Amino acid sequence: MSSTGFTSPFGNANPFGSSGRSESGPMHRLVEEDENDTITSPTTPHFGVKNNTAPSFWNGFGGDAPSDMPVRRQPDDFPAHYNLGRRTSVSAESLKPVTDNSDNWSPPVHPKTAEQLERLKKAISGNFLFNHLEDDQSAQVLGALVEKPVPAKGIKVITQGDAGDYFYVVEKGRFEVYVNSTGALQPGPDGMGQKVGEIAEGGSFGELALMYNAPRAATVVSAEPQCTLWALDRVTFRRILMESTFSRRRMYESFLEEVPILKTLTPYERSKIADALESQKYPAGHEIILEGDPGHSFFLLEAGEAAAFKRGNDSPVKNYKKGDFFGELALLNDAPRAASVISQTEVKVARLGKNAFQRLLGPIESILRRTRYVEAEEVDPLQVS
Ligand SMILES: Nc1ncnc2c1ncn2[C@@H]1O[C@@H]2COP(=O)(O)O[C@H]2[C@H]1O
Repeated sequence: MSSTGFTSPFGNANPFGSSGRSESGPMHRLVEEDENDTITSPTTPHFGVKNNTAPSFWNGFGGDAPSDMPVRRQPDDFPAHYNLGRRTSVSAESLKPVTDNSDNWSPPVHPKTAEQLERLKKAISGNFLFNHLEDDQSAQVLGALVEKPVPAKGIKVITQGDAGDYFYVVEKGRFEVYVNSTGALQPGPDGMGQKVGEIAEGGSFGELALMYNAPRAATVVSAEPQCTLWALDRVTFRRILMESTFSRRRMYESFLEEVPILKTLTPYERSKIADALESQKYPAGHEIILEGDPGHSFFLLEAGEAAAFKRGNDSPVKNYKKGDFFGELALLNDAPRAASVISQTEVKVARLGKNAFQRLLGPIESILRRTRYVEAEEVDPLQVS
């Protein structure tokens, strides 16, 4: 029990760490296997699988390093026993697809009340990482998630440099993300480093260390007094959620890097956009956006050509090629669609819903607003870009 009065309802299985270790805790369900997916830092622009010749990656980091890694002392500025005694060494789990049941793995089942289940379903409903699950996978994940109340502001749920143990979904409250350029939390008042982002209700964090077997890339701290998280253990995350998250991020990674409007975002911010995108193909002549309609989506053109038209004018007011965007005005201004956008060839578009647009493209709102649009009557067909 904590000397601060905060008692983990989950005993030693508390994913924020505890002073003891239980053999029955979820961490001990890990399958011991060879580490064969050494990685680069997940927050560098070209993260991905590398050969096993980069020992410097582990230097100065905690995380899933070989077992001789140092265990960092906890700083004094958070409730006692939070994050203490974290697992500091694990081997990689199997990356076999979930459908392969030959190793008899089954996810942990944490019983829930009807009220908890309802809150949990609502919390994950807006999270894109859960959108692509089959029904049985969804049921397994719902069973494996554990409720974690975070009773105070300023609690470090994740410490940069630590080993990754849980993935978190935010049901209630807000969390701040800090990165120290040394790669790990440092002592002292500025030890968390620079604030790089916030995670709101419905958002999630803690996937990077689990996906890449890397140390925690950031420190994540509660920003409000009464927050609620749902935690998913590492193995269930890797077995059920990781494959689709990986493949979506990979699929969009190089495309998003080449989209001019997204150039100022960090690789991590682009990966969150990748999680939220839905691709769609249309034949030539398809009305992707209809002038006057309410706006629900923002679009990036992945392939082909499209053009914008104003009613009563046969010439386009704007032409689009690969990497261009459209559909931002109605969302930025809460106004009806200002023009129709029609595919000129077969196209592939990546669609971002309104909520994701507001949440993920907030940092570049001023850049999005810079686009100049001509009115139909000013259009010189030879000048339209
Ligand atoms: N800019 C960022 N850089 C790194 N991690 C971030 C950033 N913003 C949010 N995060 C989250 O913070 C988490 C810290 O733990 P992980 O490295 O497992 O996963 C990280 C991400 O989920």
